Amino acid sequence: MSPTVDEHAETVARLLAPLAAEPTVESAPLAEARGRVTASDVRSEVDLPLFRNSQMDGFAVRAADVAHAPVALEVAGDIPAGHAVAVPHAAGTAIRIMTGAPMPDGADAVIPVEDTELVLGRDDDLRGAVVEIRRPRRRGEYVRERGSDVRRGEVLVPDGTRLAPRHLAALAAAGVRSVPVRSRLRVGILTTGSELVTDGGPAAFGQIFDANGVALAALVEEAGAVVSSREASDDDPATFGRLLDAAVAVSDLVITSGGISQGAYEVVREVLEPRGAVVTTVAMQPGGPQATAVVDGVPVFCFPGNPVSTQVSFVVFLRGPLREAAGLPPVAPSSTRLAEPVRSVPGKRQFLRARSAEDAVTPVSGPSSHLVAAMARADVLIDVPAEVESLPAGADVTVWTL
Ligand SMILES: Nc1nc2c(c(=O)[nH]1)N[C@H]1C(S)=C(S)[C@@H](COP(=O)(O)OP(=O)(O)OC[C@H]3O[C@@H](n4cnc5c(N)ncnc54)[C@H](O)[C@@H]3O)O[C@H]1N2
Ligand code: MOO
Repeated sequence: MSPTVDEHAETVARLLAPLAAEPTVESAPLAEARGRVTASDVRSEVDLPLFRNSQMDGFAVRAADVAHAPVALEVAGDIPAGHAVAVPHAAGTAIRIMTGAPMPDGADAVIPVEDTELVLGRDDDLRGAVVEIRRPRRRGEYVRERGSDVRRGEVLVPDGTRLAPRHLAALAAAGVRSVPVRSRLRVGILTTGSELVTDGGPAAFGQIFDANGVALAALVEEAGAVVSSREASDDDPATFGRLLDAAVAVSDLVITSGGISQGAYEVVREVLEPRGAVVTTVAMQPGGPQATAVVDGVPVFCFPGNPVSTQVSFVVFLRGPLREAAGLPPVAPSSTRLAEPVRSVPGKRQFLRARSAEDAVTPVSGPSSHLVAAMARADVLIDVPAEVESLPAGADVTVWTL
């Protein structure tokens, strides 16, 4: 009996269970932290802004002094950004100030330079200068108060956050140099097939370019794990065995593609079956041929070689457990409607590649699992239950986001 998708998913989860123990924590320098998942709340050790500063290039004043603008004020100083000395502000004067420069003590508003004119003195020589303020401003206008963005002790980035550029900006602004992140599972990737071009050259007749290596690496990283090794093997069992052992030595789990169905030269099957692999055909399309093994204590997941089958296998069987191990939220299936009728193979759960719009999905590919370019147009998989042979337009369906 072919296992169902759910049964095979249980097998995969069981093999991964020992890896899902208490996550270990490491410290990642900010420059290497994008995409990592925080292992605790990161609190700010400073107020942001760090000090009270100007939001505009202009003149720092007291709002009360300019309430009846236009009014002429003596220019009593000049504060460029980066000015290191606190400047006092005297009532009835203006101090030229640049965006980001510390506000002088006593001033409570900034008049943008556009609303002013120097009536005495020059921009490059403010000695004895007088500025005319052309419009009033309320207290606090164009002043950025210390701590108005985040206060010391507040959470900058919560536990379990996948660090995106915006989080890194906040951390850097607060002077954080490294963050506690969860350690990632190390995943070895080993594609197989004597037809694969491995030397970077063009594809001679009968050869193909390796789509699965790069796809699996990207899928692994997107799921919060790290690629520990990536190799392509030909169909020689000795080569595959050597590359597999090397991958196992540096990985928490290994994924292979190809070489597991019924033909001759099924290298993965040939090498792994004697080492206890379970080779099976899951009742699904694409992705039917599957195998699992444990080599030197390391789980090995063998996906079929067709590039659509490899990708679908990852999404259906490994994405969820890997995201969970990484501390990432699950990608939950959602419900929508079919824009057009579909047919499906009886007895197999089918995953059709489709494009989603606001309230419906449209298949963008035939069912064959070599249609790698067509899959690039899809953003979801329509999950058609095994017992269903056809569905009319408008039918409710479950979709998995790619
Ligand atoms: N007699 C049978 N033949 C096949 C069966 C079957 O049940 N009986 N199953 C078919 C199904 S379904 C699939 S899926 C494939 C799975 O085969 P393998 O896992 O052994 O994969 P390969 O034969 O090595 O390759 C299949 C296909 O994919 C291409 N390929 C392989 N690796 C890559 C790669 N890294 N990048 C791009 N493309 C790749 C390969 O050239 C083949 O065209 O078996 C069916 N056959
Ligand atoms: O399982 Mo294969 O993936 O049907 O083409």
